[in-house]
Amino acid sequence: MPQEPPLDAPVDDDTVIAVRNATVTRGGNHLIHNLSWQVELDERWVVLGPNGAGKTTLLNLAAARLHPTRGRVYVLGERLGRVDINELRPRIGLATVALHDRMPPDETVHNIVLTAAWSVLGRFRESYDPIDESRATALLEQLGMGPLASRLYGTLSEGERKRVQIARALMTDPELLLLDEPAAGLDLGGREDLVRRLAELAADPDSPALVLVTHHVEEIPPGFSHGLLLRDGEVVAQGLLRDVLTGENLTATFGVPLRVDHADGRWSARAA
Ligand SMILES: Nc1ncnc2c1ncn2[C@@H]1O[C@H](COP(=O)(O)OP(=O)(O)OP(=O)(O)O)[C@@H](O)[C@H]1O
Repeated sequence: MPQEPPLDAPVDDDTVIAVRNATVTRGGNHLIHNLSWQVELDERWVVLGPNGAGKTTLLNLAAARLHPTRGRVYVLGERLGRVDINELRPRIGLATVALHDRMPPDETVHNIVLTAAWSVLGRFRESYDPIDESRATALLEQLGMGPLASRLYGTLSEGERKRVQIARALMTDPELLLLDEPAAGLDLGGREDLVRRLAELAADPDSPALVLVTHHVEEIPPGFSHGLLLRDGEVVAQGLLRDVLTGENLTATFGVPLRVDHADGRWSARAA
């Protein structure tokens, strides 16, 4: 086991997230408990665990949307509680179902992405530089949504919306991209399309550090390097995916006997 750094050890420039002995408590319950985790610039992490394990809570800490009850959290070198979160948040791209549901259905796909430059949800009187306009166009192209840029968001399929969300999360050129269950609710074709695009993102050296939350090992894109397994707010295992994704660890995480297979860069799990 690597030794944990002391709570007040300085954070290295390449460390994107440093969670140190963090506990989040609500109504007397620990949502996460004494958790330590570190993400470096060039790493692509998957956070895996059953319902209620604390994955979204951990992601909200990393997104600077929540403070720990105890312990310390550093994001992009800044300590939560000691930094102006309005300056920190634009440096973090976040795509979650909660944000996805807040998008105005009568806004165009292009504007849904573009308005992230001002951290607003709909276009009003803000003025955008041509460089913002072309960045939104390029991101929609990258996510395969170029042909649908002028469609209204409310008319998109679930899979198309997820891709627009990821384009929006990338609009501010974040140093960290957090994706909460990006493949949830997609059909098999939609999931495979998204996994392929996330694999492209993971392979791009210009991409930000990536953290993807999921319940399913089948949704892990090739190129993701590290895994954190959570159960009841505590870490079951963390480290390189090839070390972490074992039948034994997944069995301990999900509470049912599981076996894991790995082929062609993809993972699968089934009852042992
Ligand atoms: N404000 C709150 N007050 C009390 N309990 C909460 C609160 N928010 C979350 N919880 C509980 O904390 C636990 C962890 O929640 P969290 O949403 O982080 O889990 P998760 O792993 O993301 O789950 P899922 O996979 O179902 O989305 C859950 O049992 C949840 O009911």
